[in-house]
Amino acid sequence: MTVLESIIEGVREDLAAREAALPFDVLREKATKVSPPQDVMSILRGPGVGVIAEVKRRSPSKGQLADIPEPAELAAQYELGGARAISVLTEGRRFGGSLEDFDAVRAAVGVPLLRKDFIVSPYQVHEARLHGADLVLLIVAALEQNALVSLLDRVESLGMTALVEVHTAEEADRALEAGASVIGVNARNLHTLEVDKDVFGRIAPGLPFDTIKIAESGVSGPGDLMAYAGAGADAVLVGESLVTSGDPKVAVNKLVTAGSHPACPRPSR
Ligand SMILES: O=P(O)(O)OC[C@@H](O)[C@@H](O)c1c[nH]c2ccccc12
Repeated sequence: MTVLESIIEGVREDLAAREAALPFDVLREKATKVSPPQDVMSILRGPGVGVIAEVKRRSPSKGQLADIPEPAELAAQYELGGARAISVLTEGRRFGGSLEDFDAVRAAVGVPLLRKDFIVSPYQVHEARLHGADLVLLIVAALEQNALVSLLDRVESLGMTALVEVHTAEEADRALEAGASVIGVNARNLHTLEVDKDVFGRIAPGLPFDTIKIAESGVSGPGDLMAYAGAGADAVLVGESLVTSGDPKVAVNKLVTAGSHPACPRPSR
């Protein structure tokens, strides 16, 4: 079993427990009462290269990254530093995240929120909406094509935006075929957990010009952001270097400043 498969196995078990506690129909109905999602596409198309800052406690490759006693406080610092959106891991077993973390962050900030999890069921999509998500991650490597298509449609039918994550050109083709408008290229291979920062530069130029392109993983400072910008990134998604920085507001702001600097390559749309 690959790492990804074993993560998904745990996700399915946890999901079954939540479904037993709150039936799908009830969840779905409750989610319709939540205030509508933001127009993430136009926010991501904002000037310069945006920063999506992630609340990430641990990872399968590195173990514990940071304590994060108050995810709301961390997220507030990200927002003050100029993050364009915030990503919150909600997977518990490998990443130490939770929907409680998501709720705490939702209550603390106004920027769009991404539910970062391994989404395999419509239940999780409505659940994301119930908790106030604007964006939902869909990982191509984790989904059969028909599941990808139907989850993407469901995310969009609820007014949210899907960030469709790919790692190879083949996965990018599947994402486009499914109708993705926002594609994230993850430098970390979820099967081997290895990071290759050149993956973005190999895949992004082949994507249609109007696709919003997000470079995920491996950003340790402004230099990495500039390199991803040069390869066509609209935004970068950053976790580890921010949660370990000691001053997340300053760390985000350094990236935001680089992304809006005149010398930074502009997204080409
Ligand atoms: O911590 P980093 O290297 O800055 O990476 C952030 C983000 O890209 C990473 O957490 C991530 C990207 N795709 C994922 C899918 C599931 C879990 C986590 C991820």
